[in-house]
Amino acid sequence: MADIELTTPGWTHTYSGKVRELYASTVLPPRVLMVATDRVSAFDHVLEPAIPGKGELLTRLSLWWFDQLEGMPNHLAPREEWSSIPPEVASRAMLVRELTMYPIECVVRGYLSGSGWVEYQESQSVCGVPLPAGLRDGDRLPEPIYTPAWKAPLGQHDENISYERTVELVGETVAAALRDLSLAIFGRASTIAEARGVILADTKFEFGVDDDGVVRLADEVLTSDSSRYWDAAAYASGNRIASFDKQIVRDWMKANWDGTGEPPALPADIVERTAARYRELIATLTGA
Ligand SMILES: N#Cc1c(N)ncnc1-c1cnn(Cc2cccc(F)c2)c1
Repeated sequence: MADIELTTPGWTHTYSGKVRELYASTVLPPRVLMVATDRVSAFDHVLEPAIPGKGELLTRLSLWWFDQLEGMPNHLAPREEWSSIPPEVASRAMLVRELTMYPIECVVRGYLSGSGWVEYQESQSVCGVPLPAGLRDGDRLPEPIYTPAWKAPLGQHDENISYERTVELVGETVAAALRDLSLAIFGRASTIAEARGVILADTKFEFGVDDDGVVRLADEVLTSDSSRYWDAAAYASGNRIASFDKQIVRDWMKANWDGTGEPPALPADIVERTAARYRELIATLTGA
């Protein structure tokens, strides 16, 4: 796509995700530019129209969380290099170290919802993790659970896998590290979010390893695209649908699309309500 290339020289487009673009530096040491767009996806489709400001808002949220998670090695390039980020995307881009990425989506769930609720009703378990009987949709789990998925190649679906399968994929030491780091980060992030009146219901992390063998937290982190966030006050009063993530879009799609053919365009009020929820989440969490 011609408009994908950056006008600033020194960057080669390498990968298009549903809502993000990846570029490789042709001049800096191994660096990767992750650019978030305003595109929104749901049910495996990129929807129209875009959500104004989404890319910038989610980039700001990722960067804030990376700062909150001090002590956890991450893939951000040293800030002194960030002046090399092309001005045309600077507000919605992260300059990162090039890592060898692990093919694992490290999903952590603190609450029962979404596909987890569907699976629980059928098997009283989620991704093979047994849970107590009697849980209801939206209930907090007795403790957060790690439910990894295999990162499928472009265009294929990620596949829920057992912890034992992750051991086969990346070895026992790394598999244990990914699990333990994911649960530890989730615990810290949940505490930080709840202190600001926000429930972190679930999220997914990605990790990679650098040339020195350091395992680093990568990709975007704890954004509305990679996480479910709920309003804690609304949840406490029994309103279990006051979400800060893409639930507004998901609910509208479920009510207005049968899942066949191309999805309908989102109405202006859904676009604006979604943009407002993103802005509200970032303001609530970061204070900015
Ligand atoms: N994070 C990270 C990362 C890194 N630090 N080094 C090398 N590769 C990656 C990397 C590879 N795929 N993705 C996901 C992805 C896909 C599409 C667009 C995106 F912005 C992001 C990330």
